[in-house]
Amino acid sequence: MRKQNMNRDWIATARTLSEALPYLQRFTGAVVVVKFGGNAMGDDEAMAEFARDMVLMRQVGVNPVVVHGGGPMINDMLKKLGIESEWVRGKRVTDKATVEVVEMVLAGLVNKRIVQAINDQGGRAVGISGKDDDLMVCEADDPELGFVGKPVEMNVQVIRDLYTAGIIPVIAPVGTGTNDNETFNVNGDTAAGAIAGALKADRLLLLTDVPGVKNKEGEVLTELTSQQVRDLIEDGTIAGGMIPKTETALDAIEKGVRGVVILDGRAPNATLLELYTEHGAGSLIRR
Ligand SMILES: Nc1ncnc2c1ncn2[C@@H]1O[C@H](COP(=O)(O)OP(=O)(O)O)[C@@H](O)[C@H]1O
Ligand SMILES: CC(=O)N[C@@H](CCC(=O)OP(=O)(O)O)C(=O)O
Repeated sequence: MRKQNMNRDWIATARTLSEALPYLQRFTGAVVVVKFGGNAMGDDEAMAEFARDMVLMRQVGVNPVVVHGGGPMINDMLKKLGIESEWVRGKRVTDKATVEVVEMVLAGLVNKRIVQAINDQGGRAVGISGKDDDLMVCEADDPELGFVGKPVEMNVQVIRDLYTAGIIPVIAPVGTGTNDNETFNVNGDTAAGAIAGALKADRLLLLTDVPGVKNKEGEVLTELTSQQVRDLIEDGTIAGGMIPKTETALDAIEKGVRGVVILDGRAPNATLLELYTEHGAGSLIRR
C-alpha cells in the first residue's frame, strides 16, 4: 500500500518535470533579476530553499541575478545601536550614521548570508554592492531623505562578466556617488528595477510578503497591463509599500524588461512555480 502511494508521488514528480520542458526551453539563456526582500527572507530553512531555487535556475541555463533588501535587518542593528529611523513615502531617512549601518548590514551580513546559502547548495555566488566597478552611481533622491540614492548611471558589465562565468551575482543596494567618497542607501526595489532595466532582463521577479497585487475586493490579479497598474495607483487600491514596487515595475518595463512579476517569496519554491509551471505565481505586469 505504502509502495503504491510512493509510486504515485514519483509519477506525479516525473510528470511535473516533463511538463516543465517548454518553460525550460523558453527560459534557457534568459536573464532573470530576482529581488529578495528582507520580509521574504525568513529563517535558515527558507533561505536554503531560495538558494536551491537559484542554483536550479542556473543549472537549467537561466542567468539569475539576485538583488536583495534587508530593511528588517537594518532596523535590528539600528535598534542595538540606539539609532532611530524615520520613513518618508516608503524610504528610510538616512543620515551619516545610518548610512554606515546600512552599508555594514546590507553589503556585509545580509549579502554574505545569501552568498553562503547559494554556495552551500552547490552554486557559485559572488556578492557585490552597487559600489563595485561603479555598478550603481547615484545622486541624492530628495534632500529631505539625506543619503538616499537615486540611480543615475548603471554600469552592468560586471554583472554580465559574472553570469557569463557561471557565477550568480548577489547585489546589495548600496550605491556610490558622482562625487568622491559618497555612499547612498538605495531602496531594494529601486535598485533591482534599475539593474533589470540596464540589463534589459527577460524577467524581474519582486519577492515580497503578499501573494501579488490585489484589487479592491482583495483578489490577486494574475496579469496586469501598465495602464491597469496606473489606474489602481490612481484610485488608491495600490497603496503603501506596493506603490514603489509597482512604480519600479512600470519603470523597468519602460526600459525594456519583458515582464515583471510581484509574488510571495515566503511561498515554497515561488520562483520555480512562476517560471516553470503553467500556473505561474503572483501578478505578471506587462506593457
Ligand atoms: N493593492 C495591493 N495589493 C497587495 N499589497 C498591497 C496593495 N496595496 C498595499 N499593499 C501592501 O504592500 C505591502 C508590500 O510592500 P512592502 O511591505 O514594501 O514589501 P517588501 O518589504 O517586500 O519590499 C504588502 O504587505 C501590503 O500590505
Ligand atoms: C532607501 C531605503 O529605504 N532603503 C532600504 C534598503 C533596504 C531595503 O530596501 O530592504 P527591503 O527590500 O527588505 O525593504 C532601507 O534602508 O531599509
